[in-house]
Amino acid sequence: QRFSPSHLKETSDILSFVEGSFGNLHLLVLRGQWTLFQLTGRYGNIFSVQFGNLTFVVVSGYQMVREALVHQAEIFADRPNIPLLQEIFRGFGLISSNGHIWRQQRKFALATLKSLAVNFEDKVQEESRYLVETIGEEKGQPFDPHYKINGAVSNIICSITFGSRFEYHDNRFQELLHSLAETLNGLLLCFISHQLYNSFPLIMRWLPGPFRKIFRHWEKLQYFVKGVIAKHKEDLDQSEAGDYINCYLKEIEKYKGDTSSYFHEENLLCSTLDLFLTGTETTATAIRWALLYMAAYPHIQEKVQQEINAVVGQWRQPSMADKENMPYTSAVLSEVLRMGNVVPLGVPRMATSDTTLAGFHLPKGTTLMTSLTSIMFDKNVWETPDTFNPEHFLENGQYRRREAFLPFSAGKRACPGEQLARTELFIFFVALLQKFTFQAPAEAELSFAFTLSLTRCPKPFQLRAVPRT
Ligand code: HEM
Repeated sequence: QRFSPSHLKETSDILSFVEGSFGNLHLLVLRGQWTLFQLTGRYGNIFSVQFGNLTFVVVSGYQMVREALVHQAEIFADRPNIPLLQEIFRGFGLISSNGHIWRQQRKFALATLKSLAVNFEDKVQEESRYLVETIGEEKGQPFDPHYKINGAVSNIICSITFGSRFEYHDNRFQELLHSLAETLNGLLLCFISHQLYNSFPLIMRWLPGPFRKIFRHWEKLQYFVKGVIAKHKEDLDQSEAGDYINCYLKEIEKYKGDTSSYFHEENLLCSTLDLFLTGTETTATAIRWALLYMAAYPHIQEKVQQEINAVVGQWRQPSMADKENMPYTSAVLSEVLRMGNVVPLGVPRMATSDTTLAGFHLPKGTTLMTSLTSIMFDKNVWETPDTFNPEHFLENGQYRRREAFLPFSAGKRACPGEQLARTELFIFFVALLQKFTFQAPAEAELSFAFTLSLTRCPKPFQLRAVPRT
C-alpha cells in the first residue's frame, strides 16, 4: 500500500501549518512543530505532511517510534541528504554524515568519550564550583541564568575536546556560545528550507533567508576550532591521550597512508564542532528548565533539598555515587527531561531503502521525523501527562525506570552524549540546590513559554538564587 498524504492537503490544519510562512520562514518551523504534535491526535501515529515538493513522514507514539528506530534500525540510520547542510558540513563529522564516514566517526567518538568518561565527573565537579561561585555573586538578586549555565556546560565540552576552559565573561567565549546557538537553531530550518527552495525558488529568492546566518556563524566556529587544532598539533605529545583532539590527531597518524581511512583534519574539525553543537545547548537548556521548575514548584524543590541534606550534606561536593541514594532527585531530573522535552522532534532520519511502516510503503529517501513529544506526553503512558509530577518516576519511594521515556532517542543514531549529559545534569543540579534556593523575583510570575527550533528552550526568564546558609 502506498501511503498518500492527500487527505492532509484538504484540511484547515495544514492551512494553519503554512499560514504566515511565506513571509517568515521561522514561523513555518516554530509553529509547524507544535501543529505536527496536534495533528497526531487527529491523524494517528503515522502521517505525512506535504507542502509543495516538501514531504516528510511523522511517526508518533512509543511503539511506532521504536518500530522505526529500533526494529528498522539499519533502514533509518541515515540523515536526509540536504544540499544546504552539505555546503556546511561537506558530509563530514557526526551529526549529518552518512554511510562509512559516519560509522567510522561515530565508533571513534563513542570509544573516545568512553575512555575520557573516567574524567567526566572530576571536570563537572570542578566546573560546578565555578558555577556556584558566579551565581553566588548575584547575591540573591534577580538574574537571567542563561549565560552562566550555558558557559558552564560549554566549558565541559571545551575541557573534553581541547583540555581547557574559559572564564564566563570572556568575550571570545560569549561569541562562541552565541554562534553555537545560532547554528543549532538554523539546522532545522535547513532541513526544511532546502525543499522549499526546490518548491518555490522564486519566492525563496525574495526572502532574506535567515538560514544564511548559519554560514556566517559556522565560519567563526571553524576559525576558532582550527586555531585550537593547530595549537594541539604543535604540542602533540604522542605518549599522552589527554583530550578528544589529541586522541583524534593520533588516530590520523595511525592511519596515515591508508586511502580508505576518513581520519583526517576535515573530519576532526567537523566532529569537534558537532560535539559543541549537540553538547551545549541541549544540556544547558535542560538545566535551565530544571531551575525554572524548581522556582515554580517550591514544595518539590524543598523535597530535593531535604534529600541533598540527608545524603550529601551542605558542604561535601556531590558525586555520581550519590545518585543511587537519591531517588527523589533522580525522579525530578527525569521529569524535567520529560516536561522540558528538549529535542521535541528528534533529529530527522532518512530511509536507506524502500520499507513498510504500519502498512504504509515508504520509498528509499523518505525523510522521517520522530515525534519525541508524542511519547513524553502520551496520556496512555503518563498518569498526569501535562503536569510536572516526579511521581511518574517513583514507586514505593524508589526510582522507577519507564520504558517509554526516550529523551535521547533510540537506535543507531541515539545520542552518544547521554552519559555525559546525565552526569552534568545531576552534578550541576545538586551542587546548585545544595547552595541556593531558586525563587521567582518579587511580583514576577514565572512562565513556561518556550521557543522552538531543533531544541525547545524556555523564553528568557529571571530568577533569584537565595543562598541557603
Ligand atoms: C539533555 C541533553 C541531551 C539531549 C536531550 C540529547 C538528545 C539527543 C537526540 C534526541 C538526538 C537525536 C538522535 C537521533 O537521531 O535519533 C541526539 C543526537 C546527538 N547528540 Fe545528544 N542530547 C543531549 C546531550 C548531548 C551531549 C552532552 C552530547 C555531546 C557529548 C551530545 C551529542 C550528540 C551527537 C553527536 C548526536 C548525533 C549522533 C549521530 O548522528 O550519530 N548530546 N541527542
